[in-house]
Amino acid sequence: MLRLAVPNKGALTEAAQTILKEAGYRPRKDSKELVVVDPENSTELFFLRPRDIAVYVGEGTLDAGITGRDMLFDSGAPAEEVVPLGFGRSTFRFASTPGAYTGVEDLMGKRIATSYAGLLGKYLADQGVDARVIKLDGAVETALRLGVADAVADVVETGTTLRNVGLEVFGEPIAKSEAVLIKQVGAADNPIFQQFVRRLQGVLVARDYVMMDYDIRAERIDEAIDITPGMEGPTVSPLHREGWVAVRAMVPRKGHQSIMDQLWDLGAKAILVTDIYACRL
Ligand SMILES: Nc1ncnc2c1ncn2[C@@H]1O[C@H](COP(=O)(O)OP(=O)(O)OP(=O)(O)O)[C@@H](O)[C@H]1O
Ligand SMILES: O=P(O)(O)OC[C@H]1O[C@H](OP(=O)(O)OP(=O)(O)O)[C@H](O)[C@@H]1O
Ligand SMILES: [Mg+2]
Repeated sequence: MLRLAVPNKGALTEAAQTILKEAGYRPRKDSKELVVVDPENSTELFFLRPRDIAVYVGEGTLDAGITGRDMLFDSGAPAEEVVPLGFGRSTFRFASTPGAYTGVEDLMGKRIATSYAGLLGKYLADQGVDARVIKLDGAVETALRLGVADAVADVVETGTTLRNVGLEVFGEPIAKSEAVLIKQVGAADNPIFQQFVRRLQGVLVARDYVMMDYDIRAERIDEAIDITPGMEGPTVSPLHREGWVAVRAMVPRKGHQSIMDQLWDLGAKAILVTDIYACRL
């Protein structure tokens, strides 16, 4: 059995459910379900707070989990990132009243409110800044208005939350985060876990790539392959038309229109792009 920790609440919950479903795992029926047993995939899914997931995985109670990179660092648990999952992207930044500070060096002796005390503490130590960390559970932005802190360090995605309370980010980003698959440091890979990783990687590739098909004159094939080299090398098949071949290759979704333009300029015809639903490379 693979024992897997999945966020039960917060910003990662929905996207984590989606990626697991696309990878063929049983979704939970409602948000109250705490454990889902998926015998077909020899997996048990435990729905836990994202903040606690690195702790369970670090202790070895659970084999793997999905959480934020920032939460993994913050926990200090002996768990490590295996695959970045491409969702839940955010930065972790300082903010305060506009113009109050310009960088971390201005925070010497100040009070900084955060719900990521571990991550912030390590950063301040690295920067050689001696400041007081005020640990709060959430809604950190309000700490300034209530006079508990001089600055905050918090998760920023669009910046809307900070703007709404009249705060402004300053200094370099403390960290960049996204959802990650984690496992215990040094834990032996078992075959079910390796299969799980391959499935997730398959979903990520299917999201990032499209399949491109086109016909091209045989004498231009080398130039065409330079444009669409594919993952392992493109498939080139004969076409029932003298002097022409058909090509099939995976290309990055981002920029596929420009690839089509380049192929068109080479004289390619019938250029088709289709979504990849799932893959295993
Ligand atoms: N608005 C957001 N956009 C993208 N990622 C986010 C956003 N808010 C939080 N995250 C990320 O989601 C992960 C989980 O944080 P989240 O705030 O959802 O947890 P939570 O359940 O609210 O826990 P807590 O109550 O401790 O804040 C973190 O890695 C964080 O960086
Ligand atoms: O830059 P934005 O797009 O506004 O997103 C960032 C906000 O989202 C999260 O809050 P959440 O809703 O998880 O509340 P919390 O502060 O209680 O954790 C995070 O803590 C920030 O406050
Ligand atoms: Mg939160």
